[in-house]
Amino acid sequence: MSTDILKVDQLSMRFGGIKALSDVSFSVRRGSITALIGPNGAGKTTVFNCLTGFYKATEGRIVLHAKGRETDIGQVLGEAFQPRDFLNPVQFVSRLYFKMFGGSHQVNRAGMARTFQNIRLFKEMTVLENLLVAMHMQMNRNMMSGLLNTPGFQQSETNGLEKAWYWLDVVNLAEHANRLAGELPYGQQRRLEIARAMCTGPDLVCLDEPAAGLNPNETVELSAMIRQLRDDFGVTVLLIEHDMGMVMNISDHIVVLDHGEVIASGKPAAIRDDPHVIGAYLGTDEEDMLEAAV
Ligand SMILES: Nc1ncnc2c1ncn2[C@@H]1O[C@H](COP(=O)(O)OP(=O)(O)OP(=O)(O)O)[C@@H](O)[C@H]1O
Repeated sequence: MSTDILKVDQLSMRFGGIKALSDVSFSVRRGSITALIGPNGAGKTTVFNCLTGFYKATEGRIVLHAKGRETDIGQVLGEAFQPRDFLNPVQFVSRLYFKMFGGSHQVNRAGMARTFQNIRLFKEMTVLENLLVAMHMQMNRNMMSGLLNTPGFQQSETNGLEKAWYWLDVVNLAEHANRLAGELPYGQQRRLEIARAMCTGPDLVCLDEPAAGLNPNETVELSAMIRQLRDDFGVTVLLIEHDMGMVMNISDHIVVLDHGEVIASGKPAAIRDDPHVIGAYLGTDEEDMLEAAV
């Protein structure tokens, strides 16, 4: 298996006349915490949306090496037929399958999960139910098994519940299991989103601004939790974050975007002193944050 869990090659994304991403290339090393940073509007969330299948990239290739196999993200989202497919039946059937059944759920099955900048929990469901929904695809969904309540069906439910309680313990939310998700304070909702992503069993988890809206103590706790994902659970973390102190503190590697292009990538110490990065942040409110992290 490749040492890189994710390879992004010359990714471009256009929205009508706006080119949000231009030839973005970077890799994420397996077992690392990698941060994607940049000023507002640099294209970070667009990269996440392309990686996780919420957008189909206009150009470029994204390859995930997870769950012991290589997945071409563009392919599992359903690509247009090519003339050569009609000469290659296997390729034709594969293309047809992903045209019919492809989508972001296939990216999740391939081993990548995400959280959102604006928290997207099922607010009218309990904390525990939010996690059970995330595991729906892994559980026994056979209608007859459900009607007859077979031992296999019961075992599947037990496994799902055990996994949900396990992750609630990890993110320190077990005592809130039966509360409605929408009633939780903001910091706990962020942790619940991470637990929900982890319940799908990803090798790579993409966290979109996990520290947004958290107080300094909660940010410290969150940093410890992200390190725990890497160190204790062997999960690779890719995160977008504006809190430069946190980014410099926990990242093994940083990729910097500006105006939809990668302007730097490297270790935190090198990024902090990079004149292109300092230039990109000049004139933005985040310049102060970058200075604070020095
Ligand atoms: N669905 C969309 N339709 C049109 N333009 C979009 C869409 N999504 C993003 N953009 C544009 O793409 C550019 C990059 O936006 P994006 O949200 O990826 O930046 P960002 O780096 O995540 O910003 P922030 O740090 O503020 O969240 C912006 O100009 C934005 O307006």
